Amino acid sequence: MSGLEDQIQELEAELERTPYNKATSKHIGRLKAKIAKLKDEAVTRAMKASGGGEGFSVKKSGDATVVLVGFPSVGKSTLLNKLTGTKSEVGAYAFTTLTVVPGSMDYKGAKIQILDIPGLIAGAAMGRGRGKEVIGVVRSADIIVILLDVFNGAHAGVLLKELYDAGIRINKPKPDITIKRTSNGGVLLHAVGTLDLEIEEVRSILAENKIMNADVLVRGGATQDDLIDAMIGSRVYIPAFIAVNKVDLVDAETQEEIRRGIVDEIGVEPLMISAHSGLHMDELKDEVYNKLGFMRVFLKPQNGVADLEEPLIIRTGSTVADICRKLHRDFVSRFRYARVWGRSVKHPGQRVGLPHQIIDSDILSIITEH
Ligand SMILES: Nc1nc2c(ncn2[C@@H]2O[C@H](COP(=O)(O)OP(=O)(O)OP(=O)(O)O)[C@@H](O)[C@H]2O)c(=O)[nH]1
Ligand SMILES: [K+]
Ligand SMILES: [Mg+2]
Repeated sequence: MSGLEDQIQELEAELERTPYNKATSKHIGRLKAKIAKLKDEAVTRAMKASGGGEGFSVKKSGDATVVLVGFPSVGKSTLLNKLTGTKSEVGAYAFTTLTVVPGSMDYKGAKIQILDIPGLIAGAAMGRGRGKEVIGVVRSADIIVILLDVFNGAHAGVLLKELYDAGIRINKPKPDITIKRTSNGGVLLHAVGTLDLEIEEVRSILAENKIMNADVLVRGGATQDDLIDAMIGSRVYIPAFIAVNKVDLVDAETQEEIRRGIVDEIGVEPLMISAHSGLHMDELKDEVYNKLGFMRVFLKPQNGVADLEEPLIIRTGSTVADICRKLHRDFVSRFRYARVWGRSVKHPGQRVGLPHQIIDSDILSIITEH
């Protein structure tokens, strides 16, 4: 074990021993910032370490990318094959899959790319077991399916910690925090809305990064961890859900025990599935689809009628520019204006530009130069 990891473990043990109260909050903030800095250093070091990235660069395709994350042999490849008809190798031994295997699933008009990756192991964030490459793929996901099986349901927390250490924040919007360094005047804190963070905590956290002068602006609340994340940077915020596979192997009572164990441990309701028997596959697809957030837009040729039969499926929050890109690679550069009918505009047929945000069921007409 490297010196860095020893230091991290010692600090984590101290953090665990320290009760949280008003008197210790400053100290706790400093400990957490120290740990985060060391982890970031360890991860950066691991990511830089040489090691072939072969087979790990998969081009994103379709409307969104789902990554299947789990310990070895929980059934990631079996699930990919079931959902997409791909033939990723399945085996009763760990590390059957050694590269990224892509598949594509059509669901309710959306084309969803699914990536099967090698099993993650404890220490992956620090580069163990090709962790560098595997984590890199996970960080690029639009949504993560955390796959456990009935034999390791109790390890949900270990997997989540690994993702956390790799800078992946799950089911959490990015906190609205700006840290602007200044040349003097110390650390000043401006909060919009209520903030449960004392200026002394902010100062001791920033001091760990040698930031002595800064304007810190927080909108909508933040915890110590949020502030540390904003200070260190390189965090990704990705929606995820948990599925427990191989439930065909245990009786209903054991299933219920596992389900409850996960809810107790991490407060999340898992989906109980069987990639073999196909149990709850539609529920899993729905969960992916809903979490990704899709909507429909109807296209109308400039002087024709809208095609109300076949909507275009796009991610919620898409702009006219996003839609142009999806339709044709020249549409953005040839774009003149668009007309929209529906809930995103005040007047039917209103003229809008590329940044305009579309709402579900809008009708859109794009006018381009020839
Ligand atoms: N009974 C049962 N077995 C399953 C199920 N899904 C997968 N398996 C078995 O579990 C073993 C591992 O499956 P894989 O799909 O190779 O698992 P993986 O997570 O891709 O494994 P690695 O690539 O090695 O990390 C195989 O023997 C599968 O047949 C399931 O739903 N039920
Ligand atoms: K396997
Ligand atoms: Mg596999």
